[in-house]
Amino acid sequence: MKTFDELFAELSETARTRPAGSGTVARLDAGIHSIGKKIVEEAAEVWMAAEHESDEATAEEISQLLYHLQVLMLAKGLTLDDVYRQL
Ligand SMILES: N=c1c2ncn([C@@H]3O[C@H](COP(=O)(O)OP(=O)(O)OP(=O)(O)O)[C@@H](O)[C@H]3O)c2ncn1[C@@H]1O[C@H](COP(=O)(O)O)[C@@H](O)[C@H]1O
Repeated sequence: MKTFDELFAELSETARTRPAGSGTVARLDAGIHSIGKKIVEEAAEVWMAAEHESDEATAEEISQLLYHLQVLMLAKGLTLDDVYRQL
């Protein structure tokens, strides 16, 4: 288990060190358009899970959406503070 901030720290390090085989590095290399499409897909999966699936399935979809949002933040060079100051 990890928090939102811990995942962002891990992904930031992954983006910096670019380990071989990292899915995150591949998503970053694919670019903003590809990441954005994935976010829309994951958001739809959250919606469908919330209406038709279990709480556990919904939570899993939400975790995947949060991951892809963080990948977009990294691709754009946004920090957690950039987002938190808008909350
Ligand atoms: N938390 C996540 C995470 N959540 C979602 N995903 C990705 O999002 C996909 C989920 O989307 P789908 O259910 O639509 O599955 P899919 O259709 O196979 O998706 P595609 O791979 O085809 O896009 C997963 O298969 C992962 O590729 C994640 N990939 C990585 N992480 C974490 O990120 C960290 C770094 O991961 P790597 O870069 O892979 O080392 C690790 O802590 C991982 O646990």
